[in-house]
Amino acid sequence: MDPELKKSIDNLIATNGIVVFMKGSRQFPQCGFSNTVVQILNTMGVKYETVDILADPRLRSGMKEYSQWPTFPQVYINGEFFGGCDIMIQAYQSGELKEILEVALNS
Ligand SMILES: N[C@@H](CCC(=O)N[C@@H](CS)C(=O)NCC(=O)O)C(=O)O
Repeated sequence: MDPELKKSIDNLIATNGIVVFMKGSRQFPQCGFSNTVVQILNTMGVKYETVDILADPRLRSGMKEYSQWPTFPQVYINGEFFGGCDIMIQAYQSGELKEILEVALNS
């Protein structure tokens, strides 16, 4: 992939504890899956950044390659790919997400 694009993605992930690559913004999610992830993170009361991949077609295709994940949302926690909507729902319901966020945000 384009090295400049990779560098800017690396930077976004490295400088934000939680970053969600999604369709739309946290105020105006443009897809139900992205909206669900925003609602979960809002419920958890954590600080997070969102990136609207619909605003940049290069980022939309680039993120699929970067994460080796074909869909959005894509959630990164402490520099690592965590998952999409289904994984976030599962982790939220099981309590795993709470544990991960506590560890991640206190480290
Ligand atoms: N099962 C997925 C649902 C997400 C999904 O299917 N997203 C689709 C529709 S919004 C998507 O991103 N498709 C690729 C694209 O639009 O570029 C998850 O757990 O995140």
